[in-house]
Amino acid sequence: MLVQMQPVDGAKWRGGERGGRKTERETQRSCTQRWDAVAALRTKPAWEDSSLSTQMECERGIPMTGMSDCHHQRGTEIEKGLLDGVAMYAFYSLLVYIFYTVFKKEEEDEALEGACGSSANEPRPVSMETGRRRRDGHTSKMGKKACAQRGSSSDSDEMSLSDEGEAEGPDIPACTPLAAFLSFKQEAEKRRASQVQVETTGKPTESPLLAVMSHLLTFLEQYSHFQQLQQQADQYRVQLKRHRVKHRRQMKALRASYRQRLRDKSSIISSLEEAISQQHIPSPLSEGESIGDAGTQAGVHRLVESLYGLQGERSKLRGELRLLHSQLEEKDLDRHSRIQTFQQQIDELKSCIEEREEELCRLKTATTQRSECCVCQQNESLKQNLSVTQGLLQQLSAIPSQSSTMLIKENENLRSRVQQLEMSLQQRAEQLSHLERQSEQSEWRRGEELRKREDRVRELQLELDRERGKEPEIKYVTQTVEVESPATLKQLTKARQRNELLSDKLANQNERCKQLEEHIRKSDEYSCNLQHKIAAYEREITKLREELLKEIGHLEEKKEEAKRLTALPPTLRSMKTDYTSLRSQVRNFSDFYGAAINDAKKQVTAAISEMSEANRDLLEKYRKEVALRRKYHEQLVELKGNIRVLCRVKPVLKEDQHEEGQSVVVTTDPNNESSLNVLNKGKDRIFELDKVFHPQATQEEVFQEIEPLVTSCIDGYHVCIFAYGQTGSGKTYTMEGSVENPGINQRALKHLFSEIEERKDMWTYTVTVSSVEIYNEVLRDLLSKDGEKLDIKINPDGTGQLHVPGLRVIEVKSFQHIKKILAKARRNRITFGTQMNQHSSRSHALLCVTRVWKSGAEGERLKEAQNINRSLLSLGDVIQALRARQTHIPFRNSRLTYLLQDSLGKGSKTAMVVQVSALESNVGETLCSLKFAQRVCKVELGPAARKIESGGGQCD
Ligand SMILES: Nc1ncnc2c1ncn2[C@@H]1O[C@H](COP(=O)(O)OP(=O)(O)OP(=O)(O)O)[C@@H](O)[C@H]1O
Repeated sequence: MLVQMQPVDGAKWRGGERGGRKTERETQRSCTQRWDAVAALRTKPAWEDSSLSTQMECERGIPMTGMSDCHHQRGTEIEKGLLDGVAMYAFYSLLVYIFYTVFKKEEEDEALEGACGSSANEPRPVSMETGRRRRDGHTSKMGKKACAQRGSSSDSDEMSLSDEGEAEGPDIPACTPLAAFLSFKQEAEKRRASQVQVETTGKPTESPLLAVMSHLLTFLEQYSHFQQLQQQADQYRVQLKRHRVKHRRQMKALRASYRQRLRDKSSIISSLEEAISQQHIPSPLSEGESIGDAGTQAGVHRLVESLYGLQGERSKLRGELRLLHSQLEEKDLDRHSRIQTFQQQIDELKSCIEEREEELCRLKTATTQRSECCVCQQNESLKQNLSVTQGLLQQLSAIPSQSSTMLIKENENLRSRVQQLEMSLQQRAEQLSHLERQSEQSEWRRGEELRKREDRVRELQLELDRERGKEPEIKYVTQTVEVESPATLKQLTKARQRNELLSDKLANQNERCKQLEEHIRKSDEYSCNLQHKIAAYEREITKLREELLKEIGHLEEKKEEAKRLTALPPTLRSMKTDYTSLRSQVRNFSDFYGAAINDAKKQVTAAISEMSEANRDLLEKYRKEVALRRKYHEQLVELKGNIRVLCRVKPVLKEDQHEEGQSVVVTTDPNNESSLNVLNKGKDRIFELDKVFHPQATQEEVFQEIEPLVTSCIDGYHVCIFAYGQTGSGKTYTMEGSVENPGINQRALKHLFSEIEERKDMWTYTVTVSSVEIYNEVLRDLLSKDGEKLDIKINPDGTGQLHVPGLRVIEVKSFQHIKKILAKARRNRITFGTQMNQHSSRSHALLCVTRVWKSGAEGERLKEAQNINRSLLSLGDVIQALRARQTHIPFRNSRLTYLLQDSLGKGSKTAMVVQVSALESNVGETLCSLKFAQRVCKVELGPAARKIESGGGQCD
């Protein structure tokens, strides 16, 4: 079995110069962004259970008659081996798998997008040429999609397969972040358009989230407004408290000062009354003196003597009396003027008091009228507000679709009315404070006037006291003159008369004083009355203030009630706010959404640019990593050898034990996984290979050895895997396996597609499959319906490439697709039964040749065996030429080697699985196979030479 993986490019299938191909391929690979993989397959005709997709037809050769002359002439070691195994090769067959990978620049693909036309999936002549044509026809995903739409008939094979239920439809494009963003954008634009439509039609569709948000916003707004109102009410209450406390203090101070003044006035009045009573009491001193004068008339002489003295004294007294008179007159005048002045002052005070009373009355009436008027006005305004609010609420409940502007205006009107109410309350508070100040000023003025009046009363009292202290001297002089002489008596009489006059005047004055005192008392009484009135006014003011405060409280309650009324009913209120907020949201949503979309666009653009930058960095790193990995992998493969020879020993099965010679002669060393021992004619022969699988080795263990080569295929290397061995030795089992336990091919293809899936973000792979059969040196296309014959030719384009005109190449999308395509190839396969293996293919019929040799086969089957054997001989020639580093490699000696020349050239990576039987009856074939394998180990395909040396003398 051979699996070949190579890029289908200009260098593919080129039979001449091969040294430059790798350079060209690497150049293409370094600049490629897309990979196409083409699997050109030859199917082995034993796929009863096969899910295999890329199995190549195998060839069996019987070298005993078909060996070419050149092989004899060269006499090389391999020829000897082949000659030694002439009979052995009659039992051998070969399974060939070929995989190709194609490197292609995406830019070129895009540039050539228009050229894809109908050639994208048309049957192509041959894999190599098709690879070139496909390179011309490779497109990006979009381009391919467009091409597929343009040329639906181009994929005739796949369509035919689809008709047969074997092909699959195109894959759905992967969802990328950009696609997600675009879809999101489209969806957002649709929503926006629908919202705009909704806004224009005026039928908003309420989103639950929006409703909840609007409720929350409304609630927060109401709560903040409520808090502001509460703060304002608290401030009002604090101000009112301060005003009340201040007013109480002032009232207390005024009352205390009034009481003190009353006490002062009463004390003054009592002192005045005492002074007046003292004036009414007759002087005891003057009465005693008159009694003393009458008793002493006998001593007239002494009196006459003293009369002169008295006369002198009288003149003096006259003078003094004149002075006194003048003084009295002056005092009278002065008193009179003072009395007049005092009277005027009293009149003025009265007029002032009357004015104050009038002012108080006016203020009282004004205050009463204002408060009543304000209260009435505010009541009226509140009633109007209430009625308006109720009307609005009714309108709202009745007309929910009223325009938002009207509702907003009404809401603003309500707020302005509430503010007006607050303003009116503030004005009333200011008026109250102004009235309080006016009352305080009037009280202060009245107190000042009372204080002046009291001062005046005290001054008058002092004057009266002084005048009273001077009167006794005047009386004493008058009596003395009356006793001395008639003239004197006359004078005394006159003086007495005068004295009487003066007394009368004094009495008059006293009377006048009494009157004044009466006036003062009356004025005091009046002032008391005034004070009482003031107190009554104050009480009335207090009462009015209390009423005012009550009214204010009542107004506040009404205000609160109005607020509650504006907030009631809550459902209508909430509906109104919801409606308003929704309208505003709907109105602002387009702008908001547009802004948000713009922001999102910017963010997405920035994120995309960042991601693009990061992706570029990651891509660069990934490329470096891939290059490094490829380099290391290449080094690893080269270290292991570009040709790895694996040997698998078939376990002894029950069906193998029915004949003689079933003893086991092939054993493996559990301590050395590269050693194999064969017991032949009593002699042990040890073979050293790269890897020896013991009979119990699992399919997975075998694949693990092959897996690095599959990875190399993904990385663009030519990889050739083939199974070689005696018929019935397990080649099909190793390469294909069973449904339950698949072999290398299925595992490799799964690994291939998993690697492609992993790298899909970085690379775009296109996998194509072709299937050919080489039967009797004739190429047949197993994917064509009629199995038309094909030929290998040099490409006429001058590139020296090989191509198979007419070979169908079908693009596959998945592993299942490959299975379906190759199922078709399997049906087109030519199969014949064999005697040795009922499940064997036509190639297995070579075993029948062996039987022919044993049973006398002839004719067509003998020719068939000869051709197949010739292919194997050619393969041996090629291997030997490569090993000898010959300049000429005879690839063209057979169709098989001709097709495989790229896979066996320099730089290619090849794995050969040698299948051997452990039974003694097959020891000859086993030895021959192992000898061939050990020779292959020495072949160098590339710069890294195989280092494993075969055991000495093991190869004939
Ligand atoms: N490792 C193994 N474990 C179990 N069964 C095996 C193993 N190898 C081979 N067999 C069985 O041996 C039989 C022959 O194997 P297979 O058909 O793979 O041989 P072959 O080399 O492909 O023969 P041919 O060349 O004639 O096609 C099959 O029934 C297969 O299941």
